[in-house]
Amino acid sequence: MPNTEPEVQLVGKVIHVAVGVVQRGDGRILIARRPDHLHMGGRWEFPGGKVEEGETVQQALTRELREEVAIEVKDLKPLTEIRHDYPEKTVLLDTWWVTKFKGEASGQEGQQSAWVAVAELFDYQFPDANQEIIEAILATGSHL
Ligand SMILES: Nc1nc2c([nH]c(=O)n2[C@@H]2O[C@H](COP(=O)(O)OP(=O)(O)OP(=O)(O)O)[C@@H](O)[C@H]2O)c(=O)[nH]1
Ligand SMILES: [Mg+2]
Repeated sequence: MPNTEPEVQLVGKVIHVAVGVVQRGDGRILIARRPDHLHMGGRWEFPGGKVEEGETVQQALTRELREEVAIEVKDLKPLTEIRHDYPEKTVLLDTWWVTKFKGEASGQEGQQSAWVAVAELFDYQFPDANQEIIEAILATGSHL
């Protein structure tokens, strides 16, 4: 399916994205499947989204996780920042451990979600930029 996401971006502009690595007490991490019509549609991701004007990255992450998977972020800590050039855009994935949260995660936009063990992350297809996030998760092991 063609990418129908409206994108009007200046060459060289970096899109600041807040990304959450939500980890439960048993060590499993929350992933969600991107809707088909979006950039990287069909691939799995860590929930999150673009930081809007006037928001901090923490505020953006809290808002996105509420909107996308209905969890309430209670505590965060930085994990890594990945800058990645896709042919069509450049993203800065500002990635945080979500160390405390409330609620039962469920895809609010009809998207599938799953709690997966760290070793199982390799079984899922993510956008190319996520390889480095997964390496950072492995290097840190866990926030727990
Ligand atoms: N949320 C999220 N975005 C990612 C990941 N990896 C990655 O390359 N991206 C890219 O980051 C960009 C912005 O993320 P997004 O599409 O979730 O933004 P958003 O929720 O604000 O969506 P919207 O523009 O439909 O409102 C997309 O181009 C997406 O492909 C990831 O693990 N999680
Ligand atoms: Mg999103």
